[in-house]
Amino acid sequence: MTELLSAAQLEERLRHVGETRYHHLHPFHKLLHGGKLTKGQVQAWALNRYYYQASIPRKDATLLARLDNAADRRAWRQRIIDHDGMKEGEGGIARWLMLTGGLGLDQDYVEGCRGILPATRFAVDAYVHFVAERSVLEAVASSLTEMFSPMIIANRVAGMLANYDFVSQQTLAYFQNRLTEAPRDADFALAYVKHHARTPEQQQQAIAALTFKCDVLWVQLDALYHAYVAPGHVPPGSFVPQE
Ligand SMILES: O=C(O)c1cc(C(=O)O)c2c(n1)C(=O)C(=O)c1cc(C(=O)O)[nH]c1-2
Repeated sequence: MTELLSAAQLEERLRHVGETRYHHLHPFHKLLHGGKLTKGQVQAWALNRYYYQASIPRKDATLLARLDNAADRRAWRQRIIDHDGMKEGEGGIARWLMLTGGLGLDQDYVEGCRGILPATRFAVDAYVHFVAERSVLEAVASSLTEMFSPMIIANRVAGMLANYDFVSQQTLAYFQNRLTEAPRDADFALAYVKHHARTPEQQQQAIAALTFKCDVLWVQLDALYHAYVAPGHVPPGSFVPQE
């Protein structure tokens, strides 16, 4: 039988999942941040990642609808505002489009999501479905990858600015906001999970939800690597870099 963990032990287990399975360890990120990719490969990454960005507020809206008190909903709804903005041209999705535009991708093509890899669609959709279908505790726990995102984002921005002449501080503006939004979101989600995971079974579910989410992120990079690095099999209909 699994034992009941203290809140501190649970946090330690969750952090261990991140240390061993988060996508900062993925070879594709090492290439991206180390300046080893061509512009076409960076375009493929940004194009695919747009689907993740555009889906995040949809998954947060389903989660919001399932939170049963006003304080939790107030906290969670800020995530939707952060991504969608309060009006046209604001928010994380708009800032991601500044990145794809800065990389020379056509906005209609990006927003249409026609060129993304099948694996990107399957993985991101699996995340949205997971959050809609599993317990609220598991749904919240699956967002905890954000505990680990500030370190990779800081690394990415520094690495990309140093290594690529086709990105700028302005086209990478998306990440600047995430450096404050992600810790705020992660603090809330971690406190929620520590408070609501009260049985050994719930604690294991929370750890498994975070593991699942690490897999969602990892498999997207596996697919990018397979299609655009090696062996270079681009699936039929997916984006083909021109440069
Ligand atoms: O750049 C990254 O590596 C990274 C990772 C993650 C993450 O760990 O899930 C998110 C983001 N960025 C991000 O920008 C973002 O808005 C976001 C929302 C969520 C979530 O699960 O609700 N994760 C992430």
